[in-house]
Amino acid sequence: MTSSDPRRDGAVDSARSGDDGCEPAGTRDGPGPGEPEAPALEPIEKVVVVGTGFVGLPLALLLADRGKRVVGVDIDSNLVRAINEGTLHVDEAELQALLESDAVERNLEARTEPTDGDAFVVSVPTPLTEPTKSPDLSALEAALDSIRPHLEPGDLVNVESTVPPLTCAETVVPALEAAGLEPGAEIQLAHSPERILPGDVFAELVTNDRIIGGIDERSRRRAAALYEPFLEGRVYYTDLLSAELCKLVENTYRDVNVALANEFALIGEELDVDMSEVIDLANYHPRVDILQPGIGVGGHCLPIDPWFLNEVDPEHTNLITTARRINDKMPAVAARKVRRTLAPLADPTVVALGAAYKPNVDDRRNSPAERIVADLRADGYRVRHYDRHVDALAYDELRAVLERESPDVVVQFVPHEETVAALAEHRAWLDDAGIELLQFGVGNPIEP
Ligand SMILES: NC(=O)c1ccc[n+]([C@@H]2O[C@H](COP(=O)([O-])OP(=O)(O)OC[C@H]3O[C@@H](n4cnc5c(N)ncnc54)[C@H](O)[C@@H]3O)[C@@H](O)[C@H]2O)c1
Ligand SMILES: CC(=O)N[C@@H]1[C@@H](OP(=O)(O)OP(=O)(O)OC[C@H]2O[C@@H](n3ccc(=O)[nH]c3=O)[C@H](O)[C@@H]2O)O[C@H](CO)[C@@H](O)[C@@H]1O
Repeated sequence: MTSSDPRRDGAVDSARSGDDGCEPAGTRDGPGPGEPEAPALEPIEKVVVVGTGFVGLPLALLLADRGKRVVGVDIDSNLVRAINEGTLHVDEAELQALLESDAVERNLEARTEPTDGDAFVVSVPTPLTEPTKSPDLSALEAALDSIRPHLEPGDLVNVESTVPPLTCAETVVPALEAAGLEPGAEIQLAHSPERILPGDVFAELVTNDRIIGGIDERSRRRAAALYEPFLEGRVYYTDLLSAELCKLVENTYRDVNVALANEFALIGEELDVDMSEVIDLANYHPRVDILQPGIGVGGHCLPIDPWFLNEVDPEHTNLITTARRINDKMPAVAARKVRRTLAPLADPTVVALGAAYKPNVDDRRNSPAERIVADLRADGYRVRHYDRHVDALAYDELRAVLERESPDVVVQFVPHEETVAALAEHRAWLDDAGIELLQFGVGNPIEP
């Protein structure tokens, strides 16, 4: 595709400001020597964040903490009530502290319907339709519909959701035009995909560099101003399509590299070699940095985002879709391993530890551990499932759980720090009680 492609209408070339192509957020007050005076930006006092889930809520909290008036909009009325009544609990201490802070109580209001504002941030889910793996943009479209009556000339619309390439051009621009506002001319449009790492959200939101794609320079600068109250990372400007692609390329890179590690682990299983050790040794090479094999790739991003690239260019995504399939089969590989342990036992009871999609988080979306437990239960095995981080499966003392359940086998699927420590502490007791222990997890995928 060339820059004259009509689908990129409105996009401009990278507008980078510093010598190194980036600029610290909000630190450029005036033009450089010989540069024309940039027109002043309208201040952003009130921000409407549409979708106050994993991505939208932390942004709403940080902006409210820094004195902005923030309206968090979510169709989940229970979530809205919990935010307003201060009863919401989140799994990260810094975010929980913000939730309970006076500034947030003063400045953040949650609602089920949008209202007017200076800037609108869209952070709603963009899942896949199963089994076709095509993007489901219905939440994005509904969110755009819902803000339409509240949009006014001069407002900023900034999409943070991860979206398939060309979504801004083909879905967001028409939605804004339908509101009677020409993106770029009358209303500003930016796409700044969120890249925070679950488990370290607060720190990454503040310190990560931001990619800001905009339909024009003013949109990009205004979006940078939105993040300025808290952002310590640098801002890199680009066009809308490149910002969409950047997010997808990042997650695809990670997914493909986990698949490579998983494929190595499968070779190791075939040869009866501990591939984790081989990978550790290979990583001493100065130009090798292999990721860790695991029981599968879960979460809301890696299992989904590579398919967005496949959607726009199926011909050139062979490696990417093969990697997806390798990662998707890893839970079945782990389940097979558990079955081998259970097969000789008569009517065994299993305690399964870990339901989150990765260590030290409470998120269960696309969790490989849950898939394995479901498979084992479908086989008829009695599996008691626990996870320290997941409210519905939580427990206080691992030892008390084990004494109560009296299992034949304990399987650690997710190496949460506390789980690993507790199992180490009770190892001798497990041995004495004749309880077999299998420990899976990143770095120890196949060979418990
Ligand atoms: N979870 C992550 O690690 C992560 C990280 C970076 C980017 N993203 C991307 O950010 C986007 C949001 O993901 P998330 O993890 O925050 O999802 P989430 O499910 O945690 O939160 C989304 C929220 O949007 C609400 N919602 C749905 N439709 C709505 C509508 N029409 N109006 C208002 N609210 C609506 C839902 O009720 C939910 O509370 C996705 O595109 C995702 O791919 C996610
Ligand atoms: C490029 C990148 O870093 N993107 C991050 C990613 O966040 P994430 O939490 O989804 O990513 P991971 O931590 O990689 O976990 C995913 C799954 O892969 C398994 N895994 C991991 C490493 C490994 O060596 N072996 C494995 O098996 C792990 O157990 C888990 O199931 O997407 C977010 C949303 O877009 C981003 O915002 C965020 O920056």
